[in-house]
Amino acid sequence: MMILKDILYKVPLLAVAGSTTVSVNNLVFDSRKVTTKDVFIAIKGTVSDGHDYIQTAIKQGCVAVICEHMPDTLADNVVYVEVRNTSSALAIMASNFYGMPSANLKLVGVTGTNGKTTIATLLYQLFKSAGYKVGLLSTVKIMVNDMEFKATHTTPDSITINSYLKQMNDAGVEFCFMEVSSHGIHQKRTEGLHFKGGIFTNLTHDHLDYHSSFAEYRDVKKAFFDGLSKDAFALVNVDDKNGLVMLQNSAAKKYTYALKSYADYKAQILENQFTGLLLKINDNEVWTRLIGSFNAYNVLAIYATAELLGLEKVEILRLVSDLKSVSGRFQYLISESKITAIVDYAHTPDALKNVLETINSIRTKNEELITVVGCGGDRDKTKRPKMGHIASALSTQVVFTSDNPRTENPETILNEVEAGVEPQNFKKTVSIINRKQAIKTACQMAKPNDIILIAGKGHETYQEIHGERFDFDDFKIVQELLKQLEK
Ligand SMILES: CC(=O)N[C@H]1[C@@H](OP(=O)(O)OP(=O)(O)OC[C@H]2O[C@@H](n3ccc(=O)[nH]c3=O)[C@H](O)[C@@H]2O)O[C@H](CO)[C@@H](O)[C@@H]1O[C@H](C)C(=O)N[C@@H](C)C(=O)N[C@H](CCC(=O)O)C(=O)O
Ligand SMILES: Nc1ncnc2c1ncn2[C@@H]1O[C@H](COP(=O)(O)OP(=O)(O)OP(=O)(O)O)[C@@H](O)[C@H]1O
Ligand SMILES: N[C@H](CCC[C@H](N)C(=O)O)C(=O)O
Ligand SMILES: [Mg+2]
Repeated sequence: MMILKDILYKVPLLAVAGSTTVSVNNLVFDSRKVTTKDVFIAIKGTVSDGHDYIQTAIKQGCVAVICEHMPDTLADNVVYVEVRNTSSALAIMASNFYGMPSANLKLVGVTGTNGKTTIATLLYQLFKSAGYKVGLLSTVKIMVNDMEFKATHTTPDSITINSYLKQMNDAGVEFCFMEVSSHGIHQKRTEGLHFKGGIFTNLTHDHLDYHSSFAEYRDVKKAFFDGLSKDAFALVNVDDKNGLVMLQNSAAKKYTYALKSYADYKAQILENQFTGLLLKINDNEVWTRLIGSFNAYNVLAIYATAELLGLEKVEILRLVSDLKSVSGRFQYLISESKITAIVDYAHTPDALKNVLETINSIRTKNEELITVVGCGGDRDKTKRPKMGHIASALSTQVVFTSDNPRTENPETILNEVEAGVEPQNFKKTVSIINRKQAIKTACQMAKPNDIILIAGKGHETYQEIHGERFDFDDFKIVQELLKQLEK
């Protein structure tokens, strides 16, 4: 039990009806989950408006309501608090409720279109190897040092974030690395958190279904850096044209990294092979098992962050050469007949282009590249023809298939992907709705030394069709199919 007044510490209040000295149980923003003595926070969402559920929440026993406008009639024995933005208020309240856990550890946020999971996960790995207790909030999983939890979002809601940070405090965690998605920033899920640092990876096409324009998408990312304090560091990739934009209004200490441009942290790719990368980072050579030039950026960001957080250069170089790839990110196997199968989470045009270019820069002419790819339903439709174009232009053969159709018709999605294929590439492509069948077809097409890329779903262990989730794991499936076919 806590006193409402204490939970409202530092929340700008517009009006209060009733006494805020009331004792409350929990913070809840979904009326369906309210129980006795809870505080209900009414949030305007993308589908419905929490303000319409205030009465339901009261019927379920809530004793306080946080809202953006007072209801016409007020119930007795309920405290009403009006604020300008309930999502912001929720984030500050969640931090207060759990005892400001982000201030008790060094929290670093990673934002950008691609590379967030890779960087956050590898920083977690690196600091663990250095002997620290570490936390991770990522698309793939949540880690409280060695304890693993399931992740539902890239950046969960602010109550979930703060409750995990509190668990990290209790477990003695010193560093936490978290992904900060544009949805997360826009919905204020990360407001009120004490960040020690922020990393910007890159900004390319994604989520233009949610954000009204690319400029808005950029400004949302920038808002994260605007919010950093002067005690934090902001580390940005300045090979991306929006890198410096992120720093414009930030009070944080500013650092840059790049392969091509002038920067505080510079890297050069000396060797790029299927077994890894040989890099030169600020005059030191380091070998990493991570594959593809885009991973040179990720490794450089990791190196810089570790240094900014106080680790010794020599130790960082040693730890970097020990990093293992992240599940579903360029995860590969080589079958008995020497077919290479790669599973990668590339689900944006830019990520797909990077992965295909990486494979093309490493493979020889006789080794064909067969790509299996599709696009998710209920998500940005404008990326579909772009991904169709990229896949067909940069592969020897393509099998278009379903990703997670969610509530959309899979065939319609496939048609939109196919629409981006240029006439001269038509003959390279086939479309098979069933993803397992599509992967099987790619396996049958492949000859020894060929490469199969299965893109879009990476670590996901399900496929969502007509709103229902079925078990599905690209890596396991291709592994089994190749084994069966090679029997
Ligand atoms: C589009 C989107 O981001 N939606 C998120 C949002 O839900 P919403 O705005 O649609 O909520 P709503 O249904 O309109 O309801 C509004 C409010 O009324 C409440 N309500 C609703 C019904 C009711 O009976 N009673 C009630 O109180 C709801 O609890 C909510 O507080 O707020 C919810 C609570 O935080 C999120 O769970 C939900 O994530 C959905 C599931 C989602 O799929 N989000 C994805 C797109 C997302 O956030 N992805 C990013 C990563 C993207 C990337 O970079 O790749 C992420 O960080 O995971
Ligand atoms: N620095 C990078 N630049 C461009 N592409 C990258 C980079 N790092 C990874 N990728 C590509 O993007 C895909 C997704 O990488 P990752 O999961 O690390 O990104 P993310 O930002 O966490 O994505 P999400 O928004 O879905 O959580 C990878 O599978 C790879 O193909
Ligand atoms: N975080 C991303 C993941 C997309 C993954 C892809 N497999 C899909 O389902 O579209 C999103 O929710 O847009
Ligand atoms: Mg991620």
